[in-house]
Amino acid sequence: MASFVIEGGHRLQGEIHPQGAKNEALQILCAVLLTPEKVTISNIPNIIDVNKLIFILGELGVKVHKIDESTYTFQADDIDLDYLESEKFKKDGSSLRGSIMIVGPLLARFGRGYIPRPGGDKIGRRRLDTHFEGFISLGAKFRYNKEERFYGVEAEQLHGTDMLLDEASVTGTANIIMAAVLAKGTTRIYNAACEPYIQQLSKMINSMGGNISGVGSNLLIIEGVESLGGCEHRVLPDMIEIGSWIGMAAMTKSELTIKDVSWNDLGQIPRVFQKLGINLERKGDDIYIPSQEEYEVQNYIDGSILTVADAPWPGFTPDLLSIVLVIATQAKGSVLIHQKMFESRLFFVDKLIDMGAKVILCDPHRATIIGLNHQSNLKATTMVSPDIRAGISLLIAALSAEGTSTIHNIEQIDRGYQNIVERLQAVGAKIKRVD
Ligand SMILES: CC(=O)N[C@H]1[C@@H](OP(=O)(O)OP(=O)(O)OC[C@H]2O[C@@H](n3ccc(=O)[nH]c3=O)[C@H](O)[C@@H]2O)O[C@H](CO)[C@@H](O)[C@@H]1O
Ligand SMILES: C=C(OP(=O)(O)O)C(=O)O
Repeated sequence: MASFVIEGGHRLQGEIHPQGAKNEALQILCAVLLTPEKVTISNIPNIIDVNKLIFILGELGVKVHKIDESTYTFQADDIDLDYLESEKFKKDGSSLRGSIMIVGPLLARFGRGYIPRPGGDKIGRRRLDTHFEGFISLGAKFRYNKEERFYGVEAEQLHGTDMLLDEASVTGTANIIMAAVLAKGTTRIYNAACEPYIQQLSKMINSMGGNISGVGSNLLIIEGVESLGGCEHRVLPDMIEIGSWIGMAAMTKSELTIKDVSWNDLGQIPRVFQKLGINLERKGDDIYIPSQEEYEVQNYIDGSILTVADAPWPGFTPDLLSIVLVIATQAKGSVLIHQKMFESRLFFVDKLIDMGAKVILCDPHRATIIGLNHQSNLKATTMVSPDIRAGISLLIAALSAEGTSTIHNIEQIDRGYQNIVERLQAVGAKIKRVD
């Protein structure tokens, strides 16, 4: 288990280039299974989860070629479906969340898709009902092996239909889209997730010859097509990483420019940080954050305390709440963080409390933060990264703290942040990796 050793209390300065988006890349990579033709994808982040999925595609028989650091071609013209029933796949497939999205395209193109219970962050219940209810509506037969926790869907031919999703699940919507594009007839998905990564997937499929309309809304209309062809696709910058860099700048009083952020795809993200009092300026497609000695939380118009809560897009993403929480510990003022989607994502606040933060964990979903306004610094400590976003939040806390902190289990951070040590060092952070 590797660790980070961080000497806190240093200001950072410079430019950061965000990596390609983890959660978009996971969808897009699964979509290469929809066609026997060549698909070229650029801006793929070099992170553990994405590399695991590329590995699984390779095991499935997809021809994978790396063109440069972040560009690959994929060709799924000779798929080995036996791999899906192997013991090896049970292990490989269960090691990340994104692998669940191979099921939709495999079902659509080859009539069957299997998956072990997928991994990903242990942040509360993460059910898959939406995915399988969608496949069943399209005419698939579903089976579940409880002992092995192995899911399967089969259908000779999928048929388009109208469906109302029980929740706007992100990976669920992506999976159902990828099944419906090769179904016979029209599918209408109501209560679809509509975040930019789903929009990107839809645009990619349309460029492969698919016919998806309503892109960006929660009603997607998909006219099934016989087959899809190759395409070229570029992954958006990672909005969660961008939010993480904003948080890091504020907590360490640093001046940072985050380059080429694709501002129009950031939704509520800049506004939420601005409500915390963080100055950020849009400069072209960059975000400029000046060094700030303090940031003051804006209360609501009636004077009541700011609440930052997650909601399906266009609401605020749950993946940035841990980061908002850690920034709030040094704000001027108080904030209520309400994590509605996941019930085990806030427990890491114990560590922040150990470090001197004033936080009341009201229940598993809500925490009240009374900002210290930099009047007292967090104290360095030793901690274990419980999940990817809590991990980066603890890293931000350590960068701002007095003294030297150690974070163990950093594989959790490596799951989603590319070359984090080198990129932090380049802007002046004192951090090293120890194996
Ligand atoms: C690989 C990937 O892309 N992972 C992301 C994806 O996970 P994933 O697709 O697994 O998450 P879902 O969108 O299915 O749901 C996340 C959680 O929110 C709950 N829920 C969802 C929709 C809704 O309307 N109401 C509701 O309460 C679900 O019950 C679940 O507990 O989306 C999550 C929600 O943005 C993100 O945290 C994950 O980083
Ligand atoms: C929860 C996350 O990822 P995953 O769904 O892959 O566990 C995340 O990216 O914050």
